[in-house]
Amino acid sequence: MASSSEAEILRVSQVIRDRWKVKSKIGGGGFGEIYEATDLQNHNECVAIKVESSKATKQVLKMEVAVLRRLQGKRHACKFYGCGRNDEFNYLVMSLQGKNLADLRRETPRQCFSLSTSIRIAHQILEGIREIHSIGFLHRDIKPSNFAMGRSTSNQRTVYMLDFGLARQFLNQKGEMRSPRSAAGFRGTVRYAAVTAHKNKEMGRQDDLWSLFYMLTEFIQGSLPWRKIKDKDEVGRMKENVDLNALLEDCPLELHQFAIHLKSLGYIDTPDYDYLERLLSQVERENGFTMDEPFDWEINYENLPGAKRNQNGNASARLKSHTTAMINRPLDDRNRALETQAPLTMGEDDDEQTNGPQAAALIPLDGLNGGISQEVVAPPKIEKPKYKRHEFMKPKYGTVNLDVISAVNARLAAVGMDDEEENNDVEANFNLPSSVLRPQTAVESSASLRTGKPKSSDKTTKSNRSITLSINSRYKKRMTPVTDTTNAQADDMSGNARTALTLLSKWHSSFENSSEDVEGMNNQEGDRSNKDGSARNIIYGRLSAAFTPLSRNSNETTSPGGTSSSRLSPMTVHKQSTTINQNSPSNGGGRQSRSTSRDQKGSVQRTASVGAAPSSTSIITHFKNLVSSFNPRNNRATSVEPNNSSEVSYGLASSGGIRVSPSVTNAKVAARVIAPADEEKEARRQRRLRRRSSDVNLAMCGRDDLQSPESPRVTAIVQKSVVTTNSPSIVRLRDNGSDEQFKIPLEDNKPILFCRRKRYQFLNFPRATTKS
Ligand SMILES: Nc1ncnc2c1ncn2[C@@H]1O[C@H](COP(=O)(O)OP(=O)(O)OP(=O)(O)O)[C@@H](O)[C@H]1O
Repeated sequence: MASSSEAEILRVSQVIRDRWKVKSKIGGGGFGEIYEATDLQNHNECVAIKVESSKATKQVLKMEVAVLRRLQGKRHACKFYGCGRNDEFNYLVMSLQGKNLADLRRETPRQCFSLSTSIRIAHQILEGIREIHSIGFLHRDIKPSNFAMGRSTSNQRTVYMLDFGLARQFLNQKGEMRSPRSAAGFRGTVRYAAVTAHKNKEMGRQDDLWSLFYMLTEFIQGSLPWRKIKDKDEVGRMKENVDLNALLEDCPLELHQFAIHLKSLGYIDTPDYDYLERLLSQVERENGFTMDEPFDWEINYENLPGAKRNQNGNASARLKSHTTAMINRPLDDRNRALETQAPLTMGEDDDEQTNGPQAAALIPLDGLNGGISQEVVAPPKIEKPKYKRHEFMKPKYGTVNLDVISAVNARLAAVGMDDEEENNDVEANFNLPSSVLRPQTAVESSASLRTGKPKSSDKTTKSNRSITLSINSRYKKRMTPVTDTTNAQADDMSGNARTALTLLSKWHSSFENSSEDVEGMNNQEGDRSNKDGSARNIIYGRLSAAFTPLSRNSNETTSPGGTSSSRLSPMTVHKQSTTINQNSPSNGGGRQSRSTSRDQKGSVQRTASVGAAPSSTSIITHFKNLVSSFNPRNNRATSVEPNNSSEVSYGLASSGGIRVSPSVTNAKVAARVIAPADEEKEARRQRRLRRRSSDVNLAMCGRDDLQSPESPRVTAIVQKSVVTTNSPSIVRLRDNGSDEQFKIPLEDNKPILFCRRKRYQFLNFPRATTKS
């Protein structure tokens, strides 16, 4: 509404139409106030009453009533109980729902939802949008606070669409498209509005879907790039020019496809809702999300180590933020409106209220005094904001699998990492909610990490410190965005012995977002300014494995450098020596890492006769790619092309043997983390680093285990040593059998595989026990 004074429109205990008794105010936005009330004529059932001052310059409740009535019977619409008006206000009574999605997101410890929750919620929102479009209306203000979860046990997992105040009929009474106006004015909320709205053009069905797309991105990523930009036009420009690859970093490929479909649509076009639903279903299916798994808010955040419940989740904070919007938002003050994320209405759109077929669709409001005409009053004085903007965009903690990384880092910091002191493995367990990490087996409820120097009996493992970390397959796509098209392809899906290509890639490109996160090989001290041990953790080898079975036929070769086949990476020079034995047993964990190393060696020996000599030219070529993939300056330029492959690009062939199940499709990630306890240890570590390899462990597992409990889950570790040397431009690759040295054209001594961990320092684990 144009404004309301701080006095509320309804009083507690006020009874409307002898039926609805006001209990409390539960919200207020740009256009109205929402109260909880009880229905005295229906067993005191709780209802929501939305009221709008009859003096408001922009009356939107009529539209709400019209749309809500037409939506009756649809899954994502509130029940309509009644409406009316009197001298003071117009009102709409509907079923009471639970918290809205904006509040729920703010209550999460990281201000973002897990991929599972995000996708499943988006799926329901898409259905809701489809429903409103099916009755001939656009919503035009799709945003998280306009969706609420159900409140009763029977509907608490259903998303309800709210607030049809800015809706517009796009079909005329004959069911034909209304012709678009040349200048329509801005409608919606700046953060989520489609570019069409920013351009003041007539919005179409695709624009509601664009808003859903921005919402979904925000759910997953925790924020949108324009969250702090106040200028509406600037936000519009940013949206128009946004690099989808950057925006959707680590998101499932299907989101790219979602956006690509929307881009292809104009006002007149009917979106392919089925296709969009299929995309979301695909993400759900591929990641093993099930409808009955809990949403993030159904998990007790307090059980998460180090996680604090956000204070803004309580009712009064919700109320406050909405009240702010309601009190302070002048209709034409775009900055302030943006701050509160209340809908903006700019320009003329008169036919919304009074003209055209839409007006004909409006029902008369009946009420206490019925049919009282509205007075026209001057807009009330604009008051200063009472509350500061609620800054809910906390620093980005990245996506969900960072929980795991953070947990690992914090855990390692706690257990200490000096291998001079700890000759044996350190094993630590920590609990993570199932939505964060899929346990290695269906029944496990904890993830385990294993660190430590190999025992002396273990001759084959070079790793001095390594963690094998199982990342839920559901995050596969986010961990491994396609960044190149040189993926090796599977030539044979049913062979007994296969050749595999292991690709190194960034596995969480959030680390690469800012250049200060990345340190050169010669600059691995960690953040000395931060005395907190965990803050100085360094994650080495942010690598994921893209694992693609190649031909079972070992003599079906690809020429070194991959030049003979565009489908194969240049690094396929090693492919002959990477043999997979599908019969290999597996138990998982660090122990497995060692046994696999032994297998690797055997594998290398077994296949040595068929292995082509590696071409250093091709390796250097590939390293160039690798360098650029980890170079933040080049990163943005990396092409991300949605395609069917869920795996990654930048490749470094592993010549280690891999044991995997026949249906390996997923990658697990192993990261090497070093948390120096003090300066001296750090110096020691530096020296040691020059001597030793920093192993990159790539662990893989079939994701069949998630779908079919019977199928044997096989986990394997591929080891590749990347050896630092004194010169930043020299990197030695060491396999179990060979040791090769390459000159790497590093730019400005920029690192290849190293990055400093700065951001993810919030989890604080209790000290772990050290096994000796
Ligand atoms: N039926 C309902 N049940 C429970 N809560 C509701 C209901 N309707 C609205 N709310 C709450 O009130 C808030 C504001 O409602 P609504 O969006 O309809 O008002 P508005 O004035 O149009 O707000 P805005 O201008 O921010 O869009 C919602 O975010 C939601 O939290």
